[in-house]
Amino acid sequence: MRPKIALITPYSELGMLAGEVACELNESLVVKQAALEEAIQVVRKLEEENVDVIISRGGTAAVIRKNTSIPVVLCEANTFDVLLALHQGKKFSNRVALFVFNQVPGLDTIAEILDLDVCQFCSYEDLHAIEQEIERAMKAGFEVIVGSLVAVRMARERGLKAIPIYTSKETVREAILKAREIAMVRHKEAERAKRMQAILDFAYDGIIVTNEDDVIEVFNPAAEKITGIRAAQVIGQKAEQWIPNTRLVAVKENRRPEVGELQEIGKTTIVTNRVPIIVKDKVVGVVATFHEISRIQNWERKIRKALYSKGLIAKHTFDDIIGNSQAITTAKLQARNYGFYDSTVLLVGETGTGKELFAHAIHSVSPRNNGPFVAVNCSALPDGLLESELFGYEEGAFTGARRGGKPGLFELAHGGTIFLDEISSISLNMQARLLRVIQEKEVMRLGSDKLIPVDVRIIVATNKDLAALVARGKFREDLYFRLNVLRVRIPPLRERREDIPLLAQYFLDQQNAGCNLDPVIARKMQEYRWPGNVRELKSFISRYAILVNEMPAETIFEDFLHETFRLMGSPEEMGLPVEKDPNQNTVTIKIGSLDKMERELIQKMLARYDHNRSALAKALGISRSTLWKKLKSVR
Ligand SMILES: Nc1ncnc2c1ncn2[C@@H]1O[C@H](COP(=O)(O)OP(=O)(O)OP(=O)(O)O)[C@@H](O)[C@H]1O
Repeated sequence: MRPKIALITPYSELGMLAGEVACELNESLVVKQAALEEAIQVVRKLEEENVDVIISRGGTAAVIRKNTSIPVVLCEANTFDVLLALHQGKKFSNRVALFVFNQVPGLDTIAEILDLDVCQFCSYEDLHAIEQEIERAMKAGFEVIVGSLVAVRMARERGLKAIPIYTSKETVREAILKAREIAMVRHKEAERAKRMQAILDFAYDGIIVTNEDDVIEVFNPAAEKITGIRAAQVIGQKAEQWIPNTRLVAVKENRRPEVGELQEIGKTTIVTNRVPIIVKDKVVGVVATFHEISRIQNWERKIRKALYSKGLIAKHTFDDIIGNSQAITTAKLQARNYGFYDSTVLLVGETGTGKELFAHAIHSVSPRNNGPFVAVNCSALPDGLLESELFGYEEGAFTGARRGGKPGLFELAHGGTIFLDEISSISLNMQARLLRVIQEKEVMRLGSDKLIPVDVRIIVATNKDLAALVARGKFREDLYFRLNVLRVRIPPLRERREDIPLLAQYFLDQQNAGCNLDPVIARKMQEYRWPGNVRELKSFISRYAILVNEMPAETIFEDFLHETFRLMGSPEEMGLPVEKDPNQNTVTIKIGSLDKMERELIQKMLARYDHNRSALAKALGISRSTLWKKLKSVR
C-alpha cells in the first residue's frame, strides 16, 4: 500500500520543489498551501482522506502538530539555507533581523563569518505575533529582515527590505524520505494493532491486561461474556474495583506467574493463568487469560467421544480383569510391572483368555495412558488391506485410494500404544515391514517415499506357539526376538477353576440379572473345560441371565453343553466327567408301582448321564421337555 503524504507550505515555491523531488522519488505527494492557523482547516480535510504523514515547516508545523494526531515531519531550512539568505541580506545592510521559528544552531559563528549583526526573532505561531515582532524589529532600527515567507511578506508591506529563506532541495528530499519511513512504520503498526485486536476479539479465552498502576487496559469480548461485565465499564479502572478476589495485583508484586488456578466469578468457576509482564526487569503489568471450567469439560467430552468413535482409547484397566487365582494374579502383577516400561510386550494365551483386556490394562498404567490406544486384529483383514490400514497410503497409491490419502494406524497411535492381536497370522512381507517399524521407529505410507517418525509402543498377542512357527519358517526369527521382550502368559480358565464362579457372578451382575449363580451350576461349571475360556463363559452367562427365570439352571447349562458338543465334539473330548460303568447296559430298580419304578429309573439314568438331560432325553428317546416334566415329578 502506497503511503499518503501531504505537504502544507506557506509558499508555492516550496510546494513546487517538493513536487519535483517527490516525482524523482516516485512518491505521490499532496501539496496544500496554507500558513499558520490557516493550516488547521486543511488538516481536517487531510484527516478525512486518511493521510499518513504531513510535511511542513516553521510555525505552521507547530500549529499543525497541536491540532492533529497525524505525525508531522519538519522540512526546516537548514543552517546552510539560513547562511545563504543572510549573505543576501548583508548586501543591503550590516544589521539584519532574522525571523525563523526555531533557534538556528551556530548562528553566532555564521554572524561572525559574515561579519554581520544578526538578531533573531522567533517562536511565533500566529500572524499577529509576527506582526508584533516585525514592529519590534523596526523600532530597534532594523531595515533588513531575513526569514520565513510570511514574515518576508509582512516586512515588505511595511517598506522593509526582506529576503526569504528557501528550503534546499536536499532538505525537502530528506523530509519526504523520512515521511515515507514513518508512513510505512505506521502502516505496519496499524496492521499489528488490527491483528492484535482480532486476536483479542476472537479469542475464546477471556483476556484481561492491567498496567503498572493495576489499571485495566484490555478486556476482550470473551472476558465480557464470562464475567458479565462490559469492557467500556472497566477499561481505565483499577482491576480490584471490578474483579472479585482478583490476584492481578499480587501477581504484579510477587512477579511470579500463577497458572491453572481455579477462581469463582459469581456462579461461574473459571480456570485462570496470571502472568506478570516484565520489560527490562520491571513489571509493567499483568496479563490474565481464563476460561470457564465447563468449557474444558465439554472439550474433554468431545475429545473423548472422538477418540471413542475411532476406537482409539483404552477402555479397561487391571481392575476389570477378574480373578483371585494364583495364576491370574501372577499374570496381572507381571503385566502391570511391564506397563511402566516402553518395550514390546508379547501376550500369549488361548483364545478368549483376556489378551486384549490385558493390552488395554497395560496401556492404561503406562506413561502413555493419555495417548491413543489402537487395537488391530491382524487375522481379520486380508494382507493387502491390513498393510494399508497399518501403514496408510498416499493419494493415488492404488485404485480406490481415498483422495488426500489416509494415515495408517501406526500414525494414529503416535504417542500411544498399538495392540496387534493374532500376530502369528501376518504374512512374511508384513512381518518384514513390522520389523522395520520396530527398528527404525518410522513408517512409510503406501505409494510414498517419505518416512514419518512414529513414537508407538507395541503390544502383540498370539494364541499360537510363535517359537514353533519360527522353527517351521512361518515366522521371522528376528521379529520373534524383537517381539518376545516382555512376555506374559495368560492362563486358560481350566488352570484357574476357582475363578469361574467369580467371573460368572461378575458377568451376571454386569447383565443386571439380579440373581446369584446356582451353586450346583457353579460346581458343574468348574468341572467343565471351557475351551473358549472367559469369552465362552461370558456368552454362557448372557444366555443364563435371560433364561434363568424360564427354566431350571441345570437345563440351561446342559443345553449349552449340548450345543457345544454338537459344535465341538463329545463330552469326553470336552473333558467332562462321564460315568464309566462296567454294567453300562443295565439298570437295576426295585419292583413297585409303575410310577415309582419310572421315577427310580429316571433318577438312576440321570446320575449315569452325569445330569446331562439332553443326552439322557436322547438316550430315552423322549423330548427334553417330556424329560423335564418327568424330572419335575421325581422331585
Ligand atoms: N479376567 C477377566 N475378567 C473379566 N473379563 C474378562 C477376563 N478375561 C477375559 N474377559 C472378557 O472375555 C472376553 C474375551 O477377552 P479378550 O478378547 O480379551 O480375549 P483374547 O484372549 O484377546 O481373545 P482372542 O485370542 O480370541 O482375541 C472379553 O469380553 C473380555 O472382556
